[in-house]
This record gives sequence, structure tokens and C-alpha cells, in this order.
Amino acid sequence: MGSDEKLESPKLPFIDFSSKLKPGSPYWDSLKTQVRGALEEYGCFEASLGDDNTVNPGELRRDVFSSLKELFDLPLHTKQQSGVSQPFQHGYAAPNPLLPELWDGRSQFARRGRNLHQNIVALWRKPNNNIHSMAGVVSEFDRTVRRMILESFGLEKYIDEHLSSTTYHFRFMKYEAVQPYGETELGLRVHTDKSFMTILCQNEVGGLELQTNRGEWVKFRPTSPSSFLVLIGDALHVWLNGRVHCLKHKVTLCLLHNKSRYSFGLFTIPKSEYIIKAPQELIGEKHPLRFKPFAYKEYFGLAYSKTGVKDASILHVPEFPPPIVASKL
Ligand SMILES: O=C(O)CCC(=O)C(=O)O
Ligand SMILES: [Fe+2]
Repeated sequence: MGSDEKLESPKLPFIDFSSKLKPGSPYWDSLKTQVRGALEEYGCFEASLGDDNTVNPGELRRDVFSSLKELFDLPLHTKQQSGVSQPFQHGYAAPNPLLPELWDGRSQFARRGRNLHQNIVALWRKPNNNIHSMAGVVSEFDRTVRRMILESFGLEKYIDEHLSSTTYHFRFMKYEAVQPYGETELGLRVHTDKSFMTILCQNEVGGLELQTNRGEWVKFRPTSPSSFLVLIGDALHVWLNGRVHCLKHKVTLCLLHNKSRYSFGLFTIPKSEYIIKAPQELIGEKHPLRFKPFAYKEYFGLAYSKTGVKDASILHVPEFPPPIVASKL
């Protein structure tokens, strides 16, 4: 690694979840402390997941990316037969029969980049494929991390309510390689996620960039082939009264190997009627209430207004004016 590269890539926290997890064990407690520390300072961490005898996350991740390529390459008429619902950004939402008790029935396929095509995918006709397995792995991991976060703030009594207040969107993205060679282009604008939490994974093309709480942009380069990036979204930032950082991120594209960028993300979304309100335990003299309580759907409506995408600062109570944005693209 050259010295320039070192300069542009400060280390993001890395947490190793690869050993067997048992709530209450010393290993669990040490991970919980690392999770809270990473989220307070960075709002994200890289996580390496273990092999649970049935699933090897590194192999599964490789298989998922090859399935995504096949899916995005399906002929249009095949995709059109797949019972796809409403347009979503540059792609479509498809019905998802997976884990019905946990999902609101949406998987999203977004195609981004210069050549935007309608993209409709017949994925869910194939049961038990590797994408379903991946959804199981990341959604279970999401629940583990959220349990750890709540425990670390002494909010154990809210765990069940919190875990059942959410639904998932599993989104697959393809970004076309840009032209000409070597030129950089914005693939996805600077934003914060509106979710409680997001778990992301990108293929070897890379391009995800994160803004630290000091305002510097860091390229995300996974240190392990079986790792994922966990990010805090606006909803958890508000629910925890601002005690964890919610970071801005973007995707930049640069044609180097003539390869498209694929990524997928599990977005943990509060149910739309859910009122996002910090628990009493997190409000006090040292930590006055920072955000007005809001039903998630109202927040979502305000955040995606005609005047552009907003972040949680629109919910600030008057004593907490929005911070000055450190840097823009
Ligand atoms: O494609 C990625 O890696 C990031 C996608 C993302 O940030 C989003 O959809 O909110
Ligand atoms: Fe995002």
C-alpha cells in the first residue's frame, strides 16, 4: 500500500463476530462494548461474520454477487413476468415471500449509473437460493447488533419492542461502469440512511465513501472477504437521542477494470406508524431531549421533500440547531 493510499483511508473500526455468540458471555460483552464505541465515534463498523457450519459468509457473498449479475442481466420480458410492483428510484420493488413475519414484502432493485434501464427481476420465483440465505444471515446479524446496542445503553427492557417495531428492505444495486477510463463520477449522492440500521456489502469494484464525524471522507475498503459494513441510520440516531453518530455516505464510480459495481444492503426500517421517541432513560440533564418525537412515516415524508433529501436535523428541538455541514461533495 502506498503512502497516499494510507492517507486517504483512515482505519474504520473492525469488529470480529466470527466466534460463537452467546448473550451474556464475556465475548458477547466485549463485542457489545466495541459496537457502542464504534457507533458513538464513527456511526459504523466493519464486521466479519463467522461460519456457522451451514453457511460460510465469504462464499455466500461471492455466490450472491454472481446471482445479482445474472438477475440484472435477465432479458426484459422475463423480468416483466415477475409480478413486480411500483417503481423504486431507478429500479423496482419486487414482492418477497421471505420470512413473512419479518418482512413487509419488499425487495428493491436499483440500477444506477449512466445507462438507466428499467430493471425488473424474477428473483423470488426461485426458492432457497443464495440470496435468500444471505437475507437470513444479515437479518439475524441485524438483530444481534441491535440487541447489543440496546444492552450497551442499559435499555434491555426495550429490546423486544424494538426488534418487533421494524421491517426489512433488502436492496440490490447495480451501478454501470463509467466512461471514460479513469474518470470518477458520482454513483449515489451524499445522504444519510433513513433506516434504524443498514448492513451493506459491495463487490470488488468498491466506491462506497463515508464521512467521519470530523468531516473527512474515507473510502470503505473491506479488510476481510467475509465482512459487511454496519451503518447507523437517522431513525436510530433519533431514537437514541443522538448518542450514536449517523454518518453521511456516497458512492463514487471510476472505470478501472471495465466492471460494473454491484452492492446489496439490508435496511432495517421502523414500521410506518412507529413513533420514534427517545426512551426516558436516555434523557436527562446531561442529555436533554434533542429530537421531536415523530411517526416514522411523517419523518420519511418530510425527509424526501420536494426541496431535496433531508436528514434527522429536521427533527431537532429548537435548542439543538442543525450542525454546520462539514463538507459537501
Ligand atoms: O451501493 C452502496 O454501497 C450504498 C447504497 C446506499 O447507501 C443506499 O442505498 O442508501
Ligand atoms: Fe445509504
